[in-house]
Amino acid sequence: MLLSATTRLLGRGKTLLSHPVKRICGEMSTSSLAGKRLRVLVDMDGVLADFEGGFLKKYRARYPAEPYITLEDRRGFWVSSQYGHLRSDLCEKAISIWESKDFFIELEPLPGGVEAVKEMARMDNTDVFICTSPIKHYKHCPYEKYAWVEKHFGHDFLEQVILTRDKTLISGDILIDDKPDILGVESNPTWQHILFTACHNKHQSLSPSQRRLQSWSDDWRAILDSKRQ
Ligand SMILES: Cc1cn([C@H]2C[C@H](O)[C@@H](COP(=O)(O)O)O2)c(=O)[nH]c1=O
Ligand SMILES: [Mg+2]
Repeated sequence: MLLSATTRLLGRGKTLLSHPVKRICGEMSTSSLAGKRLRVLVDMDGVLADFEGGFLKKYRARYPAEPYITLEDRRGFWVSSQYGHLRSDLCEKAISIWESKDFFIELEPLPGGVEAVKEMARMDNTDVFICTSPIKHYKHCPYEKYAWVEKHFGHDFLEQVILTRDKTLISGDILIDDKPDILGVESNPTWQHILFTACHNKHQSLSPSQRRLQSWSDDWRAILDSKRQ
């Protein structure tokens, strides 16, 4: 009686365990029973994808006669501001580069980043999300950010993508990010900021709550372990 009612509800050939909805519910309850899991948020531009290198290459190709700033001379997070200080019209020229089609999808992965995140995702009691801010000129960027993740991590990893302009709203234990000041409406985010070293922040001192990850060759496993209870 119970079996035939279940068959009517789920459809022929499906059992409670094989039904997709039930399987999803099962997975969720298993993870919530498993105890404290570490949630790692990993930024994309400047941490997994070489935004600075990709920008400079395309800027010099499009504006060969214009002055440019070497990666050695980069200071401050905003490329557009530093170019604007160099000459006011260069701010818009810089912006035109990352607003162009194919800018984000063609960014090269930074050494070791994709492998590190894949390894993290396989670790016990660890949830990894790629947490990235799209530009407001949305014609290409959000699509290409998803496409980049699919290209380098595979289709299934799209479940782990968070696009947000305000990372303070996202809860996690750590956020690995190259932007020195991550501000938003939440003044007390749950995550500890691990500052990923980039050409623009390497001279900057850390705030008391921050730690640095110099590159993906640095000991990111030790940072994760230190946050586990
Ligand atoms: C340097 C720089 C960056 N942006 C944009 C490009 C990216 O979409 C975000 C940075 O995202 P992240 O998640 O913080 O890595 O900002 C920009 O608009 N202007 C700039 O100068
Ligand atoms: Mg970044």
